[in-house]
Amino acid sequence: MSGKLFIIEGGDGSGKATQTRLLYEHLQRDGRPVRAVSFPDYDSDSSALVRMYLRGDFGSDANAVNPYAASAFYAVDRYASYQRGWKDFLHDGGIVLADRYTTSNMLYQMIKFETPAERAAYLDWLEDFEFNKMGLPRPDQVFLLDVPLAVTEQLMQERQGKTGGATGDIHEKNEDFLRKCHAAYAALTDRYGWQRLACTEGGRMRTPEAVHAELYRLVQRELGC
Ligand SMILES: Nc1ncnc2c1ncn2[C@@H]1O[C@H](COP(=O)(O)OP(=O)(O)OP(=O)(O)O)[C@@H](O)[C@H]1O
Ligand SMILES: Cc1cn([C@H]2C[C@H](O)[C@@H](COP(=O)(O)O)O2)c(=O)[nH]c1=O
Repeated sequence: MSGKLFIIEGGDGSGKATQTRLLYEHLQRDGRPVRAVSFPDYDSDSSALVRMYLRGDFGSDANAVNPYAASAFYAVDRYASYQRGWKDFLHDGGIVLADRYTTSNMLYQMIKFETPAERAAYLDWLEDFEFNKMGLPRPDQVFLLDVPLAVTEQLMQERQGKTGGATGDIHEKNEDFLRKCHAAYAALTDRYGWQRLACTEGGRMRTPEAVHAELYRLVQRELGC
C-alpha cells in the first residue's frame, strides 16, 4: 500500500519548517507512521551543487543561471534523499512531509522565464524530468503557506536587521525574484490544485498554532478522516 506525500511550500520565512514540525508532531501523537524531510538537503553531499549555486559560484544573478541546470541540481539532491531515506517508508504506507520539493523548482526556476508559453514548456519538462525520468513520487497534496509580498518583505527586513544586514543566498538577495515568485502563486495553484493557506490576518502573521490547526484539518481530509 502506498502512503502519502504532503508538501509544505511557501516563500522565505513563511513558516514552512515550523508548520512541518507541528504537523509531524501532531501526526505522531495520533499514532500515524510519519517522517519529515526538507529540501535542499543541506546536510547531505548530494546538495553540493545546490550550495554552489545558492552562494553564487555559477553567477551572482540567479536569473542568469540556466534554470534547467539549476533544476537538475535540486532534483538530484531529492533523488538521493528519496532513494536512501524514505522510498521504502512511503511505499509501505508511511506519511512523508516535505518542507519544499519539486514545487520549489516550479516556483523559483519557472520565474526565470518571462512568457506564459515558456513557463508552461518549462513545467512540462520539469514534471517529466523529476517524476517520469527520475522516478520521484508526485505529491499527494501541496499546501502553500500564503504570506502577502508586503509582509514577506517586512519579515526579510527584520531578519536582515537581526543578522546585522548580512545578505542571504542569490535568491534572497534578489528582490525581483521575491516579487515574481509571489506573482506566480496563482498560476501554479490553478495548474496543480495546490491548497493555499492564508498565514496572515489584517496584514499580520497569524499564530503558528492557528495556521497549524487549519493545516491539520486539511491533512485529515486528505487522509480521509
Ligand atoms: N506564524 C508565524 N508567526 C510568526 N512567526 C513565525 C510564524 N511561523 C514561523 N515563525 C517564525 O519565523 C521564523 C521563520 O520560520 P520558519 O523557519 O518556520 O520559516 P521557513 O519558511 O522554513 O523559513 P526559510 O524559508 O527561511 O527556511 C522563525 O523564527 C519562526 O519561529
Ligand atoms: C528545494 C528547492 C529550492 N529552491 C530554492 C528556494 C530557495 O530560494 C532556496 C532554498 O533556500 P531555503 O531558504 O533553504 O529554503 O532554493 C529551488 O529553486 N528549487 C528547489 O527544488
